[in-house]
Amino acid sequence: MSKSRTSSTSIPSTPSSSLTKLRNGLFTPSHKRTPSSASTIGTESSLSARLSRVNQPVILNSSSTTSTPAAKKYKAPLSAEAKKLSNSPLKPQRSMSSLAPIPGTPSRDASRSPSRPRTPNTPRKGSGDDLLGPATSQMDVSNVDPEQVLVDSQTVEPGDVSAELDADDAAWLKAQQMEHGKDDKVMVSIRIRPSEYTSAWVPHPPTNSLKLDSAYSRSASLVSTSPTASFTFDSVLTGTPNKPIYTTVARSHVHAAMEGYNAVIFAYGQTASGKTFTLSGNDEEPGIIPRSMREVFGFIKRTPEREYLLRCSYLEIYNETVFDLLAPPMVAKANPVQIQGGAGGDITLTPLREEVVTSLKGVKDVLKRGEGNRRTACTDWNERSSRSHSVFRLVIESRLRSSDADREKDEDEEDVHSTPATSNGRHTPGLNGRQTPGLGGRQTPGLNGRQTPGPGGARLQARGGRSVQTSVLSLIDLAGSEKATSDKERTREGKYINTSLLTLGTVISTLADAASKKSSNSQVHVPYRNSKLTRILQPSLSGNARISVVCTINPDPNAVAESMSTLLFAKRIKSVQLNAKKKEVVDTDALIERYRKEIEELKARLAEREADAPVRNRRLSAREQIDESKAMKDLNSRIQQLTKLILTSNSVDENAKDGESRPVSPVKVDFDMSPYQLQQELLNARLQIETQANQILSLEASLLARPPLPSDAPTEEKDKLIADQAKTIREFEIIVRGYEESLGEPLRKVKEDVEREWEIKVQDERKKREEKEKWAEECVKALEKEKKIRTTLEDERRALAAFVTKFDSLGLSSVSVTSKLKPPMPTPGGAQTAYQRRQSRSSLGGGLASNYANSNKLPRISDVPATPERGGVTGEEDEIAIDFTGQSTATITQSSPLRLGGRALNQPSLFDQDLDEMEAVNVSFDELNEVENQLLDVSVYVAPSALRDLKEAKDKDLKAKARGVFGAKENLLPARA
Ligand SMILES: Nc1ncnc2c1ncn2[C@@H]1O[C@H](COP(=O)(O)OP(=O)(O)OP(=O)(O)O)[C@@H](O)[C@H]1O
Repeated sequence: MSKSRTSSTSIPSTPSSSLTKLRNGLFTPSHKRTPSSASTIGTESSLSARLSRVNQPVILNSSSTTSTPAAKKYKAPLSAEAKKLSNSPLKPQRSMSSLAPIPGTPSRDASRSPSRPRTPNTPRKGSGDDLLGPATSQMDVSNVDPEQVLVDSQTVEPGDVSAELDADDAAWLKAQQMEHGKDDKVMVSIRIRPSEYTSAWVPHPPTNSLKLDSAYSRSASLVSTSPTASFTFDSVLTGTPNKPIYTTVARSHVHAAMEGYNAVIFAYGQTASGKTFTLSGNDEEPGIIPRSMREVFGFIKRTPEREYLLRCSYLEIYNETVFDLLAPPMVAKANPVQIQGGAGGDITLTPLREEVVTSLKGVKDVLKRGEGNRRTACTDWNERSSRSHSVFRLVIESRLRSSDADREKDEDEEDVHSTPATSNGRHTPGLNGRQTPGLGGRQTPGLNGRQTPGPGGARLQARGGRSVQTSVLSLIDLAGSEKATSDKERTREGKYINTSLLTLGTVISTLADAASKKSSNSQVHVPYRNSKLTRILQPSLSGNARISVVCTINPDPNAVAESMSTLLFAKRIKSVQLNAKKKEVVDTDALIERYRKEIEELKARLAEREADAPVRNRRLSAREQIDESKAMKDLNSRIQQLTKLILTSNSVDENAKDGESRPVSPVKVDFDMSPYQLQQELLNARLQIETQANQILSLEASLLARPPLPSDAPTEEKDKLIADQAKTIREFEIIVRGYEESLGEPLRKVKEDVEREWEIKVQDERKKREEKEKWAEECVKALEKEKKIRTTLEDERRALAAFVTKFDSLGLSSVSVTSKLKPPMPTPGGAQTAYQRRQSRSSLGGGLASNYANSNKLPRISDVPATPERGGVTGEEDEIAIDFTGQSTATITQSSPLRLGGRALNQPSLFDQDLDEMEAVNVSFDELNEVENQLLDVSVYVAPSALRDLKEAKDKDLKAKARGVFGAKENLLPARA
């Protein structure tokens, strides 16, 4: 049953002339176009969000016949909200004027082969839906049948093809064609922005080198040890035209992407050095992105033997959060994109919209919408500075075009074997009613709970033995490194930008070091996870992509240091090793079918031989019998091998439920899956084994239930039965071995891997716990120590307080203390009076003062033998010098370090602090006279000889009182630990 293809005549198209008119306006990045819309998410964006809601979604269905549902949908009357919005003054002016519908546009498909009609995609201008603005290009890819949105040489519009393909281009293409994928190094180019001031750099394009003008070497010496050394790269470019930049830097990579290699082109450089100008350009000078897209369609036009499925996504990394630039801004803000996977394999970005594009116009719409949502702001250096890193991705899937006859066969098969339409309206064609897997992508939950396509989105199926090539072209505009600005918000953004660029630098250095040591990337730890930018770039930087980097330089002398560090980055990234490989997926259904046919043939041959065997064997020599048995064995092992291949493919396919696809044959376990997912896999596989084991048991039971032959049955019948049974046994053996080899081994591997992974995790956790316990113990110890010190200090404080109280009660507090704690109170004329009084008293002699004044010897506590039972001040190191030699003042000076009770007090302690501050205690003789007796008695502890001299003369009660004060342990000796 043949199914007629949809006709696109119902979808009005725009002639290429109007497209040309539109082009200029559309390729200028809107985020850099209008200075007044500098805010992060502008009016236009929120408008497109509303509009996109109005126009959600464009449904495309493979079951469409003459007029597609999509086409019908385009013609459907506008909803009230849409009408309101289309009349709204908020509507972007551009859409109203330049995108005005052109009535009566003839269908371009009239000239096209009826077998390959224009596939429905984005609504054409003039359809009435133009009024809905840029959001109309949005496509819900989960509802798209990939077969309906393929692009090939016939569907490419003439206006979409690069008009620049002249003789030189053709020669260039020929020269390049041999090189794709061969280059294992990053292509690094330098672009020096034109400047109205003197340039600090001297470029030499013929040798692809540049060097710093020696006059500015001082500025660069902070960054480089040899600032005037010459740098050589793949190319050094100057000037404003973007075409030579595209040809030199990007073109070969775009071609590589079209031929199946992943390719990444990114711009790196200081802020305002020209990254966005290089990638996006402007109306007059379109940059790498628009030129690449044009090249893509040009390539398709020149490759009539292949058909392509193109999907775009656009994201930005702003303040270390990934946002989908194609989602309505509010939705994107509420659902930041998560990065999953990455351990050596591909990463998955969810939820991220992928929009199928079938024309250059479709790409432009996507670009415009994404750029409108990008965050830019005015900074001290750039009026419209990108505040985020942006990544535009084009996923290119292609396969050989089938002939019309093949296609009809495919469609017939699809009709016969197709499963009922899935919830999203898609039919997944398969062989024998089986659901065929996609190309390895997993459906991931998307926005609003809908299932949006995972990393793959709508996927091209490998069919009729035709394999599918998949590659991704990533075009990245990094935010520029910058110094702190006066604006708080800009400074915060700048910090995130600088940190991620720093991580990129570290990752590149690590990879470059690994390359120089010839160690593989898996042997070294590369800190990809330290920033979102490096996480997203991980699959490419790990080697599986061709990379081209344009390092942009601002030639101004005041940017020399930044330019130098850009060049050093360029130098490092040049040595990173790459090894890009094509990704091709074969048609598993076709393979399985081939295996099945071969098995049938082999089994028939085997059965024939087995049937003849009893008769024939009797006629054969021993040698021939051995040969015969060897031939049978060979047949059996081939059957076994093929069965194993089918089992493997089936087990992979049958596990794919609800569109979930699995890796294609041979069995490949995705070790990036979480342990939970792995366990689920294990469980599923176990269930499958159990089911199969039950089948084997029931087969065995039916075998046993067979009626045995009577003993007198003819030999031929017995031989036949034996042959049958031998055959059945062999089949069982094949099945069992097949299961064992195809499922047992992978299962064991999965188990081992899960166990290994968990063992490492458990060990890590254990180690962490031990470290934490150790740390906690140390904390407890430190706390106890602190507690002891506190107690000691508290005791000291109490002792001191008691001492002071008693000191006061003895009337000793009248001693004037000159210290920071107790500053002397000046009395008018007091100094002179005191001096005279002291003079007259000292002349009387007497007391300890005069003794020591005469002997000029200081009584030292250290002279006193230690008398701990009296609780005195003890210890060899005790050094309190009491200077009684002063004429007017007796000074008790503390010579350091002061020790009380043998305890060093030069460590911080309250007691110590107090005493430290008491640098000198001046005791006037006036007061000394009043307490002379006490002091002299005190001196018993200070100078025994003095005590001997004076003890007879002193009042015993007073002496006892003084001893009570100074002899009490708590007064002089703080409690010792
Ligand atoms: N090669 C060039 N020829 C002419 N003008 C240029 C060139 N390169 C950059 N410019 C101009 O310099 C200004 C800053 O360039 P651009 O915005 O591309 O810098 P950037 O590196 O992207 O900055 P940021 O990182 O802050 O976004 C723009 O006005 C741009 O038009």
